[in-house]
Amino acid sequence: MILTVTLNPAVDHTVRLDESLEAGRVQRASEARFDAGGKGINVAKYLDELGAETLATGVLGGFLGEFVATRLTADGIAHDFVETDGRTRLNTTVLTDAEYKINHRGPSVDGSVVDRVIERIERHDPETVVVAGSLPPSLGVEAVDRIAASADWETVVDVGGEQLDRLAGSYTLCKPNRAELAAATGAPTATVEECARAAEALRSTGFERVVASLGADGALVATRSGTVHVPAPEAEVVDTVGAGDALLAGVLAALAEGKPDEDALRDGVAVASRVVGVPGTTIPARSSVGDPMD
Ligand SMILES: O=P(O)(O)OC[C@@]1(O)O[C@H](CO)[C@@H](O)[C@@H]1O
Repeated sequence: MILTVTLNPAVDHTVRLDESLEAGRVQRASEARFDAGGKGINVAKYLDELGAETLATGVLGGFLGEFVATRLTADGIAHDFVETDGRTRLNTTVLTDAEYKINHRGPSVDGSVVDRVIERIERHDPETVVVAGSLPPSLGVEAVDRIAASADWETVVDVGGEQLDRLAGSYTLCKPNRAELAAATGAPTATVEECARAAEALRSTGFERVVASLGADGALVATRSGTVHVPAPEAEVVDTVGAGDALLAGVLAALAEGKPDEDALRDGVAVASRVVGVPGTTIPARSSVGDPMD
């Protein structure tokens, strides 16, 4: 089972404006939606859709935390969160002529919460643990290292780029985006070739594989045997929120089925290209033949 840990979840509020943003006047949204979000939660949602056994844990609090739990239950996503006093955040995406994303930093949580999260993980005895998303302001990367070192599960990590090079644990996979790859390595990432070099440099610092999401340029995977790039197919983009999480879910579901890295990356890119075509972190309807979501 692949268990996801979201230490700083969110309710994702996505609003659409049929005009440009303007200062000094009230503008009315033409559409709005609320989704249970945060990177680990999204990964669990997409894994579930892909038919992989999964469960979401992490930290929830307040009325927004209740919304997340209720929504996951309604969507049939298995979850087991630690409850805290700090209120789960509300992150906003505004879709106009461009995409604007405003994320709260999230509530501070007590360091002992990490022990409670580890207890929850142990309860479900996963093969793989995915720690994804920003950390609450009060926690450092040692919290992720503690989770990774608590048992013999494989740990996958998707935290901020500037935190990746501070991790000291053992990780089977990390998933930076282009900006995070640059932040983690200090290397140029303007071209796919530069990203490939940066991903290899990051991998050689101690990750078994690095899966880098490159937006419209697709994604690449760096392993000990080399680096493979998979371009993104042409896609109608509604918004990009959750695309990296969809990529990761596609890759992990394929690896769990025993597929090789290159095929897993192809599946991940296919899933991500579906997710950019729907608003928020909606799970796209199954349709096209050969799609790993079918
Ligand atoms: O602030 P973080 O934790 O880095 O990112 C949180 C977030 O932007 O990531 C998800 C999309 O990947 C959204 O569901 C959520 O709002």
